[in-house]
Amino acid sequence: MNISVIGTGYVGLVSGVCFADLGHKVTCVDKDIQKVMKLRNGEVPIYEPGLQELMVKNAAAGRLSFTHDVPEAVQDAEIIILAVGTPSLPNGEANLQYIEQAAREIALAMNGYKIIMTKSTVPVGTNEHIRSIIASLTELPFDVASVPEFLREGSAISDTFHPDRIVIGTDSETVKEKLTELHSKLANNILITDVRSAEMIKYASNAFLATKISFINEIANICEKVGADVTLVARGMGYDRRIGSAFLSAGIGYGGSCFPKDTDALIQIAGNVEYDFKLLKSVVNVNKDQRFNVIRKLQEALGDLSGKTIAIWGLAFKPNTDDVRYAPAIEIIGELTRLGCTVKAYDPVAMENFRKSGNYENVIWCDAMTSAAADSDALCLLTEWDEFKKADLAYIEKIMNQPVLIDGRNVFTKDKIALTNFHYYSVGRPNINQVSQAIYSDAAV
Ligand SMILES: NC(=O)C1=CN([C@@H]2O[C@H](COP(=O)(O)OP(=O)(O)OC[C@H]3O[C@@H](n4cnc5c(N)ncnc54)[C@H](O)[C@@H]3O)[C@@H](O)[C@H]2O)C=CC1
Ligand SMILES: O=C(O)[C@H]1O[C@H](OP(=O)(O)OP(=O)(O)OC[C@H]2O[C@@H](n3ccc(=O)[nH]c3=O)[C@H](O)[C@@H]2O)[C@H](O)[C@@H](O)[C@@H]1O
Repeated sequence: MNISVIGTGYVGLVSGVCFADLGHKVTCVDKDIQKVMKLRNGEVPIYEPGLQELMVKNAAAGRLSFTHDVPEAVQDAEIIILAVGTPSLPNGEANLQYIEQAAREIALAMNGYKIIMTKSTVPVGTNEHIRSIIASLTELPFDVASVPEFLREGSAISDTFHPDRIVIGTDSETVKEKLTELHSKLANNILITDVRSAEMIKYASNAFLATKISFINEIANICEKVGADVTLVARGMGYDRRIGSAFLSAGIGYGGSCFPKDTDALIQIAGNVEYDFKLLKSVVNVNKDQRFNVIRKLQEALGDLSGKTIAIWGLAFKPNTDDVRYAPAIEIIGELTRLGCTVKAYDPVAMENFRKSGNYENVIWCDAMTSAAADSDALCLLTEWDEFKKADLAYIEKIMNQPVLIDGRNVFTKDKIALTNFHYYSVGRPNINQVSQAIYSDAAV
């Protein structure tokens, strides 16, 4: 099939590359000309394991091309995938300006029947809105379908080739057949729904996963007070197939380009129909507060943080990505500098994106985890990169001013910590923490 993809962010690029790899002819379109030039040169603008090799291979085979010319891409395609961004507006609602603009551009470029398949995450009713925008600009026939995307950054290729399910929201038999055929090599588990249900499945899925994370984070906070270990609690819960073990890792809360934005948007979607989504509001509030436990633990260990030097390991919102959108590190570093600390920050791949994400004063950007740790009063691990898991803690302890380690992702084992003199704080594992009392007598408890 001939496919064109509008938007070459994570979703557009990964789906375009994967559909090309399945033998389709794919044209990826982006209005950002510099991005298109990079892609044509075989450069991937995001860090995603395996993506570049697959992209270069399919481009060389002539199945994958890049353009900023929407009409050219639309006219050649039977299926047009909409994968533009839907960021948050200040009130939490999804900003549909890119979707609306792309719909207008598609309509004006159409030269015959097209299937417009929306992969962007959009509020319930948006695909009907897209349909009405296009219908107002062309009399040519077309169908609009909602096919939400469930890939995760960092494992996007494998998630795309091996999805748990494909959801196709459509009221058209032709679309049902065409899109089932398109996805048949990827999944046996294809659910056909009406358009509104497909749109809701996406928000409900992300909101549920966010709920699991906030739930386990609250359990972790209680574990710290009652002397239980949240990792064992999560394991014990996860063996119950009704609960499942995924997304029960306690930490510093979820970040990323989707959970924060999609939970806010779902609260707004509910609010627009006068439904107060109390549970999801709590999930969001718990998440916002969870990252500040890192600061509280630092204060417990060091007392007044003013004048202290704090090392940060990990800036990306999760490992295997250079994405820092809504990364917990943004607020943690912001708060530390506000409290008068000097921050020494290091991430294996997200340094550049992070530096561009704000105006950071009193932050020293380090080129290695050891240089960040050197001469610091405490070390905070915020992203569970493999590199940090393998760190030689005995050496790290020696080069620091004071041996304080705040492990925001429960990366280190009791055995590894026992070989050091670190004052170790993790999340919901009080029995592993070596000390719970302050180092200094003036410390706030
Ligand atoms: N990032 C992720 O892992 C996932 C994202 N999603 C959803 O997919 C959508 C896209 O997200 P990302 O891939 O992160 O997007 P992104 O925001 O990183 O990139 C979107 C791209 O679309 C381009 N664009 C905007 N308007 C355009 C137009 N009219 N014509 C051509 N190009 C245009 C922009 O220049 C940009 O390169 C969002 O709705 C998001 O919620 C869904 C699942 C996973
Ligand atoms: O809509 C989206 O964009 C995507 O959002 C998430 O994917 P992603 O944000 O890439 O990454 P996740 O692996 O879900 O992690 C999100 C955040 O939750 C945190 N997390 C995750 C799992 C966990 O147990 N604990 C936890 O704190 C991670 O550290 C990270 O900050 C969903 O997992 C995808 O299914 C969805 O397609």
